[in-house]
Amino acid sequence: MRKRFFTSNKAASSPRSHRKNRGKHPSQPMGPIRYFRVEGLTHEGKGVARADGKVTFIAGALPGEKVTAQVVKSNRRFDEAKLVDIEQPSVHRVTPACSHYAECGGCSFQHLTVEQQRESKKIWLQGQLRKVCSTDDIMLLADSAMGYRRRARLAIRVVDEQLLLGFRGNGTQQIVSIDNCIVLTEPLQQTFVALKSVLLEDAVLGCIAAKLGHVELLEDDKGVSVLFRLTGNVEQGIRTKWSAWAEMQNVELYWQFSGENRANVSQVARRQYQVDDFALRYHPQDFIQVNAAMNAKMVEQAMQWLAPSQDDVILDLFCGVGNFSLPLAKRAKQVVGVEVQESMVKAGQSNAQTNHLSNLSFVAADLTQATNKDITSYGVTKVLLDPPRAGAIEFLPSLVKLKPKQILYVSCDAATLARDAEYLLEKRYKVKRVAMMDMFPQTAHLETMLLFSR
Ligand SMILES: C[S@@+](CC[C@H](N)C(=O)[O-])C[C@H]1O[C@@H](n2cnc3c(N)ncnc32)[C@H](O)[C@@H]1O
Ligand code: SF4
Repeated sequence: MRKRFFTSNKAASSPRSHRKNRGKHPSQPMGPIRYFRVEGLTHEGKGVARADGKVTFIAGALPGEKVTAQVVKSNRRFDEAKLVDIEQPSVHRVTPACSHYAECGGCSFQHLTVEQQRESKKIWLQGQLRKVCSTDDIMLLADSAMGYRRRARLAIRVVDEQLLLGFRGNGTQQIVSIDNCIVLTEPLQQTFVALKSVLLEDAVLGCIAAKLGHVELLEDDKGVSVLFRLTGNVEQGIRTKWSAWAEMQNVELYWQFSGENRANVSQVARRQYQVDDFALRYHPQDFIQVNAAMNAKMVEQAMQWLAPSQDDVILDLFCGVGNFSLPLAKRAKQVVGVEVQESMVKAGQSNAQTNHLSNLSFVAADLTQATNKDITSYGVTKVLLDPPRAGAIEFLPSLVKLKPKQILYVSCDAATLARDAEYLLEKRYKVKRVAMMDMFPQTAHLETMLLFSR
């Protein structure tokens, strides 16, 4: 057996636990251990209880449970407590499938059945959208609860000759070194294990670990790719050896050198994924939806709800490389995609061309600006928008001036969606449909789709 170049930090990990005992605050004085009856669940997976009229958040506790916990942090309005024991477990409690769950910040709900995760997400979403819909109005779109993630950014560091490769811990910047991650797609899991083993055991290949800022794994129609983001120089000889490793593993290897904004990737080596009838090309660091199966369902649902026809001129705002734009253009008279990143606008244009969609064009524009005359001159009938977490409040006044009949809002942040929905309701739009899309099972994240019409 070859000499191990680094040691893994396995010993530093706490033993596998059925609880998620997070939120340690060693500098805070500990309160007494006391009983709690857990009444609710935050969207981050913390149990909500009351003690002496004060709200207490208990990481890892579930609604309906009787637990003992110790207050570790006290604020004026609420306390945070560490779960000590579960006296009466919830019927929805399950043993987390991942051995890193107790420490890793990547997942928040593995101790809850997936059905109940979805129910909890729906309830939480309705709480955010209370002016918009009831829980019964919320349709659920869901797919596999594990092995769904086609993209991951791995944190890496070498500390005292110990290799840390994994994700940040919950609420900390510390890297939790992992042996595998079961929410990744099967091919990404295989690549992760092979990569970690070579970094640990091969003195030549492993020597780049200390010069890596992070590692990105990606899987799509072209297979798996690994992107190394370098923070220091790596000799050509070592890079050649890594290329040989990549060939042997049947993965594409990309390098992002220190000082570069992103990896220099030729057109030929670009990535590709399938949506609807289309193959979309993109740079490995462009945005794509991380859950391929859910993306297919989301796009299909969006087409059903927005029902594009040959009379429609549709704006696809925050369009990326054309994930919704191409399926829309297949059905509508004309589609214009708007995106701030020039590189993605170019990718979108090229995707329209190679898929023979002459009714689809792309515009580079920053949609945090209140107006944009290029966009307002199209005679728009419908709009689809899919902004980042910050939402689209700056652009909404310009959007409503276009007077679209229908607006389909896809959101990854329910709080900004609620704010933006209120604005649209004030402008006499009505909510016709709501979907909660479980795009990121086991985690605190969810995606929402709202159809407005006037
Ligand atoms: C959630 S992604 C959605 C992309 C695309 N709809 C998809 O499904 O793949 C949000 C997109 O908005 C773009 N974006 C972020 N800020 C923007 C802005 N101020 N103006 C226009 N586009 C922006 C991002 O580059 C990203 O492509
Ligand atoms: S993100 Fe991966 S490693 Fe972390 S808890 Fe979830 S499945 Fe485990």
